[in-house]
Amino acid sequence: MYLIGLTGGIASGKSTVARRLVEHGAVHLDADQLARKVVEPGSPALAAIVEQFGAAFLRGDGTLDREKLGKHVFHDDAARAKLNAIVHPAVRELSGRLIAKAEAEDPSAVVVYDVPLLVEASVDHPFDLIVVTNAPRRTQVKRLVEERGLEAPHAEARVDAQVGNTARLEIADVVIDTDGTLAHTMSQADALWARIVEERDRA
Ligand SMILES: CC(C)(COP(=O)(O)OP(=O)(O)OC[C@H]1O[C@@H](n2cnc3c(N)ncnc32)[C@H](O)[C@@H]1O)[C@@H](O)C(=O)NCCC(=O)NCCS
Ligand SMILES: Nc1ncnc2c1ncn2[C@@H]1O[C@H](COP(=O)(O)OP(=O)(O)OP(=O)(O)O)[C@@H](O)[C@H]1O
Repeated sequence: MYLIGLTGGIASGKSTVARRLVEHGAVHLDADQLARKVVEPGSPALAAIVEQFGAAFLRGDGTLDREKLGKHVFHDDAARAKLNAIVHPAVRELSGRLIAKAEAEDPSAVVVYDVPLLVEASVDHPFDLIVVTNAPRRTQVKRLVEERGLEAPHAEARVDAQVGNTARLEIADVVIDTDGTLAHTMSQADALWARIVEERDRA
């Protein structure tokens, strides 16, 4: 297995790059999706969230009210730390199991683990390569407002809930500049794939 840790700030283009790598044959694991899975109704993590924040953060059907919890935790560092302390260990455990499963199914698989908080949550899976998608803060905020319909203060709060670009660039083996055209991003992803295949086959 060749394990890539793919990180980057919110709306920096991680999913866009991951999708391209999947087209080339990579297996994709997405921490955001795993973070949804571990809080499904009946899970210990959801019970812990209700205990911590109250049943007002549940919707009528018993699922987590993500919009409401997001508005709360992205404007309150202490609340976010409490949520992270519940969700992150569960995501770490599940991702470890899924990575092991992907390796068992195909020992030569290229696995891309898309994890927005690689730096913040000190994710320490044994990555062969750490790839960072990078766009300036103003581009991140613009995308959140124009493409995802967030109001500017909420968009800014989400960007500022994460470490700045400098901290991510410090741990990067490869940086993909996502502030240009989509075509520019894709050509960097294609070059990355060529490098990965070469390294995997040499190992
Ligand atoms: C607060 C929640 C309910 C808001 O849900 P919502 O559906 O609006 O957003 P979603 O989960 O799709 O996240 C979108 C993006 O927000 C950013 N983000 C999410 N959680 C966090 C966090 N705790 N700290 C900083 N940035 C975060 C990431 O860039 C992520 O890609 C949700 O984000 C959550 O449960 N977060 C805690 C778990 C977590 O850290 N997830 C991120 C990867 S493990
Ligand atoms: N040069 C570019 N590279 C990547 N994405 C771009 C570029 N130009 C515009 N975009 C747009 O920016 C958005 C990036 O979203 P994407 O879901 O890939 O980011 P993400 O980092 O995965 O976000 P999140 O942290 O919320 O999961 C997409 O709508 C994409 O079309």
